[in-house]
Amino acid sequence: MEVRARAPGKIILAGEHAVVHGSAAVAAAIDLYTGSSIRLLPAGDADAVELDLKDSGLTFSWACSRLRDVLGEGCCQAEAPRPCSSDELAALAKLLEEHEIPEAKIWLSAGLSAFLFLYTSILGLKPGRVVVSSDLPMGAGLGSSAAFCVSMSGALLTAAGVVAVAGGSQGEGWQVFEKADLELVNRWAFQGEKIIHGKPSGIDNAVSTFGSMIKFKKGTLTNLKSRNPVNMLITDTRVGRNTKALVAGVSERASRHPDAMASVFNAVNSISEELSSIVELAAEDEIAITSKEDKLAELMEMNQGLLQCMGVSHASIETVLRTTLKYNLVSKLTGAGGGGCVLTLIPTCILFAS
Ligand SMILES: Nc1ncnc2c1ncn2[C@@H]1O[C@H](COP(=O)(O)OP(=O)(O)O)[C@@H](O)[C@H]1O
Ligand SMILES: C[C@@](O)(CCOP(=O)(O)O)CC(=O)O
Ligand SMILES: [Mg+2]
Repeated sequence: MEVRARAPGKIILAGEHAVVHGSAAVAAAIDLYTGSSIRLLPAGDADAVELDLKDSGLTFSWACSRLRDVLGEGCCQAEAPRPCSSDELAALAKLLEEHEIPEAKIWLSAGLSAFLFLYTSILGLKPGRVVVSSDLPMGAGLGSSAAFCVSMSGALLTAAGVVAVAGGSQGEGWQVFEKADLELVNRWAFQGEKIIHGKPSGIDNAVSTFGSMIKFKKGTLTNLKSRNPVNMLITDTRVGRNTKALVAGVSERASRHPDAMASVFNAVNSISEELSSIVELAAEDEIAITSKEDKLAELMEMNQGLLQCMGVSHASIETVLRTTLKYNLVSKLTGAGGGGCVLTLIPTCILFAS
């Protein structure tokens, strides 16, 4: 039987990077997904774990006997998420070295290590074929790494028989997991994100697992009920970057200037708190909606200034900021920055005018 799972990407409206250091952040799931499908294969002589990455056009195969040699029998405890140890990470790197990954796609290695860790931890050394495809640009700030880990954990846990869908059908015939099962998916996905990001806050996997709009602070998630639609344009600068390196860069700056950076993170916390309460305000008429959007725009502008202080903006991002400002529109980077995607708040009056 084939199992298929999908998980969405996200935008961060306020608080990226600072959330890694304990500040609040606000994120929303978007309608772009990563899907993972798994078919367990009957045991035989040529047992292998196969991975087909549709978007990169790359396929990988690891003989189960080789996985056993390098990783040992492993500790497969699907119900107890655990971190990947440094010894395991080194063993996974050894397995990847045996494959020729084109230099231009070397950034996939972190995703491949996360895949092998999640697969062997949840399904052990059972032979199987996994296919992944995604609507999301990779390494652009829209949470492709989290959507990859969440959809993979969901599919693996279902194939292992540890979680089951709740039965209720959501859009396009997809079914949702029970709350407790979602928690388990989220905890495994976080372990995968740790391999890809180094020190993730957990916001990306949380919003990808639970959907909707959330406020996230120190691992605690609050669902936000957005009373009026918030319309965002997403511009992809197409400048590639790597979340792990950017997160590490901010931490290094924080250790060089602890007091100044603590003030920056504190200011971002206030922005996220205020933004989350504004999002939940019900605005009944045009004047109230305009005033709500003006406040959101101002908070986004302030957050962008603080992201510049953290050193994660980029010339390509500044170009989008200047271009949208010509039309009196406010923008900020979303995700790790350094390139990637930029959000522009589109006021409702503009939507009505078009
Ligand atoms: N569909 C996918 N297949 C394989 N690896 C993926 C996939 N999506 C994401 N990844 C992994 O996640 C990395 C991108 O994550 P990251 O740098 O956090 O950026 P973002 O999460 O904003 O897209 C990729 O380099 C790759 O290792
Ligand atoms: C920079 C950060 O706040 C968000 C990273 O998002 P993305 O991987 O760039 O989509 C890191 C994190 O919270 O784990
Ligand atoms: Mg990511």
